[in-house]
Amino acid sequence: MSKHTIVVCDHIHDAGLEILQNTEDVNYVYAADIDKVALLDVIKDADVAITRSSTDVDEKFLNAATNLKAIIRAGVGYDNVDMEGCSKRGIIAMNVPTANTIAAVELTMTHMLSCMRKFPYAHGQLKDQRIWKREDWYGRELYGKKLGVIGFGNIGHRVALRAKSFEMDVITYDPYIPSTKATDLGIKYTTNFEDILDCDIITIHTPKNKETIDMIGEEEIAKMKDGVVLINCARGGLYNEDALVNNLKSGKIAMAGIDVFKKEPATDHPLLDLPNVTVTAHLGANTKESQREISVQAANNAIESARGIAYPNALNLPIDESKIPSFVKPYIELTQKMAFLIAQSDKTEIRSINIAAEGEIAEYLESLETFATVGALAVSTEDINYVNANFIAEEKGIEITTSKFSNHSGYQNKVSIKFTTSKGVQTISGTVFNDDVQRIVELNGFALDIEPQGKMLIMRNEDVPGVIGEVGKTLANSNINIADFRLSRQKDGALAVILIDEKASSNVIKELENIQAAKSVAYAEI
Ligand SMILES: NC(=O)c1ccc[n+]([C@@H]2O[C@H](COP(=O)([O-])OP(=O)(O)OC[C@H]3O[C@@H](n4cnc5c(N)ncnc54)[C@H](O)[C@@H]3O)[C@@H](O)[C@H]2O)c1
Ligand SMILES: O=C(O)[C@H](O)COP(=O)(O)O
Repeated sequence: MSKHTIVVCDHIHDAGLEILQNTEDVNYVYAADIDKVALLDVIKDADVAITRSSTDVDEKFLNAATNLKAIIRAGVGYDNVDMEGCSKRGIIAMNVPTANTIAAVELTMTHMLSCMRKFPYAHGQLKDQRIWKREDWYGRELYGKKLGVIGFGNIGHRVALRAKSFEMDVITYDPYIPSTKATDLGIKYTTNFEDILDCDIITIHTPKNKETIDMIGEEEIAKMKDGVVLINCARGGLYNEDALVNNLKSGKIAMAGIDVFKKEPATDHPLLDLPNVTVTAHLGANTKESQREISVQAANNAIESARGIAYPNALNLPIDESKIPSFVKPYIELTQKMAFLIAQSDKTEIRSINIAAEGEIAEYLESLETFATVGALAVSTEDINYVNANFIAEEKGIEITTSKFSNHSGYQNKVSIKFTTSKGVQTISGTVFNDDVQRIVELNGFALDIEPQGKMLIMRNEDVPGVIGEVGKTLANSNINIADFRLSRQKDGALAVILIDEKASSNVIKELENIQAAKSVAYAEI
């Protein structure tokens, strides 16, 4: 079995490391404890790398990583990843966007409360100096204060909601969302940045990019209220650091709560010398809950991308993700998985692929086409990715077409794929329920309801008594446990999708094929 090398460049939770360690086709390399120069030597063998903000994925890193197909940023911010460099080399970059949201939200609230009550200083006076001087610690309350939230995404909107429960007057500035996203939650919305500068407390939750670096500088601070409190648990440099230091020194800014610095590690930063800051060492994502979840997601995504099955939360696709509404994302993932499943179950030369869509999803056929092509070719082609998929399909002479149907099947949105191979025609359709529940609803004309995940046997058989028992016996003889058995019937026979806990060997498949009522048996794994 050829193994995929996955290099873990930064500390991640053991739960993800265990997944990598226990995956048969993964050669897992732990490189979190070596220095970043030594890492350049280790990274040359990596098919996939997992990083956090402590590893810069820059020109040096990418030049050394000559095998790299995918990189997983085990967190949200990817400002330390040279995205253009990745795209040029055909490397897919992915992040894990929501697993640390709550951790960052709660650290933001911690800084906000700590700043208002000068908590670390009061704590230090009693604990370290053993001084009981209550008159030194008249703090301020969140209640009734005006909070400005810059950036109303995953973290910003949750901070706003929590601030409302403290009965704060909350207003947000985020020109990239519909105002109703805020107003529906009872939060004021503005497109006038000056409204934010007029707040008692300001917290920022935007990505770091050309537009947001130094978003708050001397000029903006000058317009703020005297005694304003500033919080930054997003990225260092969104508030100009020199301006921050100057205005904390003058007292214009009463307190600042800072988790992130322009240059990290920041053990010698002038902010650390000031008496009116609360600081943490980029701990926004550091809760056990969030690190466990990130690590598990990063490990699973690394394995899927190493195998070429899927690239969840890819950031540098040939399609502009920012123009894709969030409801489309599970459909493109589902489309790739469905194509991957059919290509495995047929295992023969593909002649053409048609991708058809109905409902609003039909507006995104071009993206669905790319993902279906990756899924279809991942079974037979090494190094297939979103950047080269269409080119490789053309080289192999596979005709790829798309069609749109007006809504007629009863599903709000549905994607169907038709494969024509040297063996015949195969079809598969899927939909997404409740925003993110992916389901295969049709396979070769049989109605089904199955999750596109796991090890599965796909069996066509005559619809006669005793088949389920014989299948169960055959699998039990090989010590294979059945996790789920889905049967679909029609006049001319039945189709079963059997989810199993163990991989089915070619011998097991032959034994199943020998069952008298069996017409065909295929094994696939997603
Ligand atoms: N301290 C930590 O450890 C930690 C942990 C997680 C996330 N983060 C950082 O927090 C930030 C927010 O993360 P998120 O998960 O909420 O991201 P997100 O993508 O869900 O939200 C970002 C929001 O910022 C808005 N935005 C973009 N440009 C803007 C601009 N110029 N003005 C106003 N709004 C703008 C976007 O429209 C979006 O709604 C990121 O910088 C992320 O890297 C830090
Ligand atoms: O962007 C993020 O997810 C946070 O800043 C966390 O970064 P980290 O993984 O280096 O803790």
